[in-house]
Amino acid sequence: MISGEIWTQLSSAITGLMLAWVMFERYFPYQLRVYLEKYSQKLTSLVNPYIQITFHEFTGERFKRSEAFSTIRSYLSSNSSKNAKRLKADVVNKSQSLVLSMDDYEEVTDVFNGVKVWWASSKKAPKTQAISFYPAAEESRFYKLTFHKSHREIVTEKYIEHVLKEGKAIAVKNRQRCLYTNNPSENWYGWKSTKWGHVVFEHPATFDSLAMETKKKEAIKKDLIKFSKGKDYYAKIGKAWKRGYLLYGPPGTGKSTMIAAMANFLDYDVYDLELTTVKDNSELRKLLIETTGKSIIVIEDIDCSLDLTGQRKKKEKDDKDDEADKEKDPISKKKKEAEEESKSSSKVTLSGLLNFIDGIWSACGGERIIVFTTNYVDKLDPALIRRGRMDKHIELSYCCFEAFKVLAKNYLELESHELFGKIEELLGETKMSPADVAENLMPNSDEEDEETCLKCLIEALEASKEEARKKSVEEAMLKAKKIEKENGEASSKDVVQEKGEISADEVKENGVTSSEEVKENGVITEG
Ligand SMILES: Nc1ncnc2c1ncn2[C@@H]1O[C@H](COP(=O)(O)OP(=O)(O)OP(=O)(O)O)[C@@H](O)[C@H]1O
Ligand SMILES: [Mg+2]
Repeated sequence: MISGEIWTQLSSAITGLMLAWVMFERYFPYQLRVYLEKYSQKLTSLVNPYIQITFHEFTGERFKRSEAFSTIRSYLSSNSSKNAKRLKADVVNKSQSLVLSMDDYEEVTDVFNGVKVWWASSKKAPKTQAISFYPAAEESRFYKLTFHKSHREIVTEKYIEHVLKEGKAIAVKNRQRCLYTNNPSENWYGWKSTKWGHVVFEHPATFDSLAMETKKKEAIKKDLIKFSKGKDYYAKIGKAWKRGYLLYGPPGTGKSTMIAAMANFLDYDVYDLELTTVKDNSELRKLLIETTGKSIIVIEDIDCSLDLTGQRKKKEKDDKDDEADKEKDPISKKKKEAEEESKSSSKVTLSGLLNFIDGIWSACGGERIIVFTTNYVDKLDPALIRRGRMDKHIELSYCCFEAFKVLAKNYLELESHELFGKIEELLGETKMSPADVAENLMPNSDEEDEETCLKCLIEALEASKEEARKKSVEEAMLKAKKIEKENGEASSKDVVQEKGEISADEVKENGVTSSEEVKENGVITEG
């Protein structure tokens, strides 16, 4: 025990030292202080048997956060929660667990193979307080590892490797998965600003709740497992540890839902890359460097994101009907708006994007999946989606009976029902997206039971079937008009009847187009 007298002497000595330091800081010019510090360190190193290694929070480029620093923090969290006196607390994993790490200016000891080492945490104040256009720089933290020089080999060769390995394992266990999106480059400045903003990833989708054929689902899961366990395999074949998926299909067929299911299945983060806000290829590369491993990088609606193919520069359509049709179509409208927006701001090119996917830079980090989604797979440049870049092409299509059964189980907790037969028949005859099927299966009120929901779906399927029939007649008529215009051979009546879908009377009945109207247009003659 330290007696009261010694305590008093000790505290006055500390006060004296602190005063001396304040005087030193205040009255000695900066250059002189640096000079004195440098030589005093040289002098002490001559007699000091201890070696120090510093791990800074920011390294190299000052905007890049050091991975070693955060890994060491994770490693020390388990040690310091037992030994340090001042701790910092963080809540992780959806507020379910508390992680303690040592506070600034704390010190803990660690023993490895009988060797004792000391870890100290500290921070550096920003160098300048000058008024700046950019947000103020904040302190940068660092850890200092101290050990006796006789243990240099074991510490540098084995202990540090052990710390990084353990730290990574602890970080994976504690980590909160995130959904990132790229910040516009105007907001990239400043000491601690990041290129990616993030929120906690909490999408509930899983492969179990995903409506698609079981065989297809199992194949995708198998592929994902093979990839996530393939570190050595990729190293052996000399390929970067990454895999590209192209998800294509009509709207509402589950492309975005599948991405969420993939992330939940593999326990990966998601980087949702909004290409239209990326100004050029160099910005794209910088964003790539900032992504971490164990992540899925997503570019949704790739066909709308940029004018990548050069083919999409709209040719003036001479067919006015076609153009009007496109205006009505919500996908075309969405695509047109995105194209307009991207043309004005982004200069990312196809080659820039190809480099992003499989250039030399794409190998940094490892264990990354890149997913593109599109409604129009045929419109993409073949270079972009060739195997090797997009290794797996997955079509998400309209709802089949097998997919419906998954939805019925999810939404109504039904494995079977007498109405299933009718639904199976209708699903074979008409196209409806899983999103629409799901919508019909959701009860509108508490009074609605399973049967009401299934009947509601049957009604919707019948309506969709009828609509499709009318549309096909309409299309047939338009086609006939075109053929007649081109060579004057076939009449629209011939074409429609040839298709065996509808009689001339039915055409009239359905109000698709009356024979008078057709006559007026000079397309067919009566009789
Ligand atoms: N295969 C599916 N399994 C389960 N739910 C689905 C499926 N497809 C769609 N859904 C439901 O429909 C909604 C819309 O689906 P999602 O956003 O995944 O479609 P998408 O294919 O990404 O459409 P878009 O092309 O418009 O982006 C989802 O919230 C989900 O509830
Ligand atoms: Mg989507």
